[in-house]
Amino acid sequence: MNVSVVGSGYVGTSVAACLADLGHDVVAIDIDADIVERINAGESPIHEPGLPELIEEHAGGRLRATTDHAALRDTDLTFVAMQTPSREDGSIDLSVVEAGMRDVGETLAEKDGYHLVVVKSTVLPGMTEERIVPILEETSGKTVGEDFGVAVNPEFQSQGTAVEDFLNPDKLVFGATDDRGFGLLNDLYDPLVEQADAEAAIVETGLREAAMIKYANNVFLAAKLSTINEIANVCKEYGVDSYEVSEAIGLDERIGASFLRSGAGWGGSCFPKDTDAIRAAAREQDYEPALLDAVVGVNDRQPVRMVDFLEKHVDVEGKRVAVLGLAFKPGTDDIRGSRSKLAIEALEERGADVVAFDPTDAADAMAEQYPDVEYVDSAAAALDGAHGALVMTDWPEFAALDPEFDAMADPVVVDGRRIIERREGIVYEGLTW
Ligand SMILES: NC(=O)C1=CN([C@@H]2O[C@H](COP(=O)(O)OP(=O)(O)OC[C@H]3O[C@@H](n4cnc5c(N)ncnc54)[C@H](O)[C@@H]3O)[C@@H](O)[C@H]2O)C=CC1
Ligand SMILES: O=C(O)[C@H]1O[C@H](OP(=O)(O)OP(=O)(O)OC[C@H]2O[C@@H](n3ccc(=O)[nH]c3=O)[C@H](O)[C@@H]2O)[C@H](O)[C@@H](O)[C@@H]1O
Repeated sequence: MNVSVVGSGYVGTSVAACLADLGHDVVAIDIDADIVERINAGESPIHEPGLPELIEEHAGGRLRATTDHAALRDTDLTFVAMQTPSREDGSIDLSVVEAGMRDVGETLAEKDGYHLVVVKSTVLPGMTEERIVPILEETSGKTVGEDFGVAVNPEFQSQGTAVEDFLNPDKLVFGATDDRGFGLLNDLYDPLVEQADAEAAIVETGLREAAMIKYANNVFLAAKLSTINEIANVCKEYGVDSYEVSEAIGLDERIGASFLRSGAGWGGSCFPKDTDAIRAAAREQDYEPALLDAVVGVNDRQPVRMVDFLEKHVDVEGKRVAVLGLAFKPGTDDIRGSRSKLAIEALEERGADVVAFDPTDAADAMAEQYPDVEYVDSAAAALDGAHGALVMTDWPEFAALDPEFDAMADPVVVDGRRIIERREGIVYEGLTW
């Protein structure tokens, strides 16, 4: 099939490259000329394992990129993968998607025949029907359900495993305005269903339900993590090893073993944003989301607890303190929602001189928000002369650190990810026991 993807960021680029790999002809459309140039040159615009290989293989063949929305006219369906960030009050900001939909609608005005617009961006229930469809109808002069269809097909991939997740989903969720829409989505994903390692469930549902499934999925996982973090905090007070507790409760199939690693908390581009969006949306409907407020409260306290534990051993004022890890998790250079930000803020508030390292180029983006931090090019350089270290991201190379700790002025290590080996010569503070 001929597919266009509007918005070639983390989701759009991996969706475009994977669909090309499944045999579709794909055009990625982005307003960022640099992204377009890189894809056409066969390079990945983002740090994502497996993606460079796919782009290198398909660029110039089944995958191309452009800044010109007119390219979508030659395709059967268009994915919408633009960003849906949070506003200051946590509510969802749909303005980028709305502006993009005008470009899409104006282009569709010139197209003959049915076209399907598939919303992959995470949007609240109702937004597709009430805000996206009217823009498309107005700018294209066409009628939804007749001249064109609209679908909601949320994405559940995680950063760092996006390619693997896209190609091996546990479920495909389709909401659509009409049968042709459902038909096109089934055809599109057919090669994926055929080649996936395990059978993916196909959930055909309404537009509103499809949108809510995405939020429920993320918010449930965030709540699971805050629950295990709170349990771990209590475990630490009792001297109980919370990882042994997690392992045992994970054996109960009703709980499940995944997403039970307690520590510095959950970050990323979506858990914080989606949890905030659903809390704000609930309040708008006069519903107080008490549990979800607590889920966020527990999460935001974890990095501050780490600084508190460090201060049990060292007064950080005027002292050099190392922050190891800036990306919100290993395998990505993304700092959105990173717990390191809250740790840096807490350290700076208490007068520490922060020195930070991440194995990716995450420091470039971090430096824009935290210019007073010293960014160095190795963990050893960060630890050298430091009066304490906070381990914020579970990069494997941090787990391998050992003699580097001996160069610290005060070898106090607060391990937010349970990856550092306790040993003599290190004052170890875990979050989990
Ligand atoms: N990052 C992730 O792993 C996941 C993200 N999502 C959702 O997918 C959506 C996209 O997220 P990301 O890929 O992380 O965002 P992103 O910010 O990385 O990418 C968005 C892209 O859209 C482009 N864009 C903006 N306006 C445009 C326009 N008018 N025409 C063409 N391109 C335009 C931007 O230049 C940017 O490259 C969000 O709603 C997010 O919640 C869902 C699942 C996973
Ligand atoms: O909507 C999205 O953007 C995506 O959000 C998450 O994916 P992602 O943010 O890439 O990362 P996760 O692997 O879920 O990790 C999120 C955060 O939780 C933390 N985490 C995860 C697992 C765990 O056991 N403990 C833990 O602290 C990670 O360190 C990270 O900060 C979801 O897992 C995806 O299904 C979803 O598509």
